[in-house]
Amino acid sequence: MMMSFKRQRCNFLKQVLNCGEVGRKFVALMSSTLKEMRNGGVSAGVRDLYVEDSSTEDELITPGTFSVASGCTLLRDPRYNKGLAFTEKERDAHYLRGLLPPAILSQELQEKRMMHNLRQYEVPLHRYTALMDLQERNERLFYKLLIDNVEELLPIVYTPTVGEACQKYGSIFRRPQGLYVSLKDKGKILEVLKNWSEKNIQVIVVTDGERILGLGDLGCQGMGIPVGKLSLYTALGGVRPSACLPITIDVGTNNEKLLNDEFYIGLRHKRATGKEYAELLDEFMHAVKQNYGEKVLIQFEDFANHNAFDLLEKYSSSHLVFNDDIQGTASVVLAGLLASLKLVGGNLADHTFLFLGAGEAGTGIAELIALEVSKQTKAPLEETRKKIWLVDSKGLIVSSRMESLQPFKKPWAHEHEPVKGLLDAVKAIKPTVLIGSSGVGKTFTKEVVEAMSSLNEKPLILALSNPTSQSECTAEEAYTWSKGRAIFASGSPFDPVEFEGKVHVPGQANNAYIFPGFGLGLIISGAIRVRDEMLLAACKYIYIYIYIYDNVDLTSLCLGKKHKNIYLCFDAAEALAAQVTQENYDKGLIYPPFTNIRKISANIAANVAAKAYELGLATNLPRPKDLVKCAESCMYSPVYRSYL
Ligand SMILES: O=C([O-])CC(=O)C(=O)O
Ligand SMILES: [Mg+2]
Repeated sequence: MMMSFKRQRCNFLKQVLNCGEVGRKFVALMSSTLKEMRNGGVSAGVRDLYVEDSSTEDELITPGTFSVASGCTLLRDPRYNKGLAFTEKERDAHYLRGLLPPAILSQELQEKRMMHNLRQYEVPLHRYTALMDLQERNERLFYKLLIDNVEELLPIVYTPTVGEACQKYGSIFRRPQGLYVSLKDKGKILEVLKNWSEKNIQVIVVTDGERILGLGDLGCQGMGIPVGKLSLYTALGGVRPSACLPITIDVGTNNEKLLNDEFYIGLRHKRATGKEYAELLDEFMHAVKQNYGEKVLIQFEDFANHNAFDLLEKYSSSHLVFNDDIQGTASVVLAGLLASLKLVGGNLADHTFLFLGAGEAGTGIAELIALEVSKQTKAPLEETRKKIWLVDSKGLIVSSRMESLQPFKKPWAHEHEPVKGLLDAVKAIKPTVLIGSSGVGKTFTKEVVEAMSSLNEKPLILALSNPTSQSECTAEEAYTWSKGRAIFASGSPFDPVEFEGKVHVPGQANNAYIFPGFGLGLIISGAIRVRDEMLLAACKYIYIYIYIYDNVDLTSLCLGKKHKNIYLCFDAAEALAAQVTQENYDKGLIYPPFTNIRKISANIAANVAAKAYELGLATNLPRPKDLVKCAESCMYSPVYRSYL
């Protein structure tokens, strides 16, 4: 082994420490033994390091060993492999001679070549598989690509292509990614978690695959979603890849097509429900806490409504949980709404909201808006909810339907006569803002958009359902049918649209703006619970950023000496709004481009962490003085390390 002894010892200690409590005890034992030896011999007899003395003769003992990856093992380890970027010295030191062709490429050149290759693929799914292969081959290069080309690659690793990948996950399956917990593992989930080689997990994204984007029940094949979300945690939020754990819980699927698909990778039976489901989830939640401690963030993703609300409520007092579809989407939409006021006028309280879809996203957004208006106007929440209306598959949610409504819909059942379809609801409620969150595509018809345009000079239309195929309408439809007057944003990306000589740029109202920075904030503060105030802190940051991202140094603005909390920051941003270029607003853009997302994430993280400290929920003490700097310094960088 040619690696220096100092480095070997350092790596060894890291590996041992990664083994949790046992590792730490081992190191403590070793160092006290070494100390004793240095002080003139072993004092109280030789320690039984490998438990040899206390075991019987026929028990197998494996002495502690460690190895430093080299040769083929190193090339096959995606975390450390650099491919052709290994230098001459590294090739000598790590037994790589002959295993690589002679050329040495810089990481930049590797990146250029990969991007060139990716662009040759016309089918987005081919780009997806090429990127997943890269992630499994050379992790740092994968993240470098994603960070440097975020606008171009987000639609591949994330919505819309990830949706298609999940639909075809069985066919395109190569090396497994993430951890699968299935009904077969009941009673043994802790053991399953222990099979995952990384021990210091900070974020888990978990799905049960029942409502993957707007595509419905994809069972075990939903794994693409936690994998994709966590790659954004790293690329956009700077959380180390080794600290991220994607999990899919397989309780079966009700998707007949998948049940009959010979390539399906999951359990081939209908979904478990009721007690059986609840018990499995409960075992899972306890095993996670037992294995990774109190500070691991569990992000629930794409669960069906009937479980999502219950899980969030059940575990929010005992675990650090966050539902991206309820809370993440709500934050990003509220941020966009606040920003759009600059274009449509008035205060949030002056607007009337109509939702198509009363599930996780719809009711989550509605509640956050009501909360914000209540904070702004000091009116009680019950009052502020009254200007928010929701339509579900049975029509407008009104008080005469109260008896039959699911609990999470009840707060939105206002006094009104029954109304069946969306178009009639638009005519009856006269909303200024129309939000689609039902997961059903093409529901904002020409008539609906025209009705919104006849009621409003600048109708605000948000088509949030994902992927693109489920979008309530396209950007082009929104601009054309409103004769260029709509302010439009969507969950999945759309290209800019030219209408009558003017270019309109649709924003992407997607929770990807929020969750990576939000999670980072929880991590740096060591938060142990999530509170609504933290979400408001995150979403207001986005709004502020939209106002000022072109020309103001956020670090000094947001957490400088004078502006310690987000509300002051909010005021400061409003004061600055007058100085901001109108260029982006002129294009109708109500979200910042993703290009600046790491800076945004660091600032979101700082705001969230600040709230966690303020609420007494942070455990990383003392509180760092400069939280933005702290967040930035914690962020993972994908640049290659030198292995000498
Ligand atoms: O994944 C996305 O693009 C947004 C999201 O959470 C969903 O649609 O469920
Ligand atoms: Mg989701």
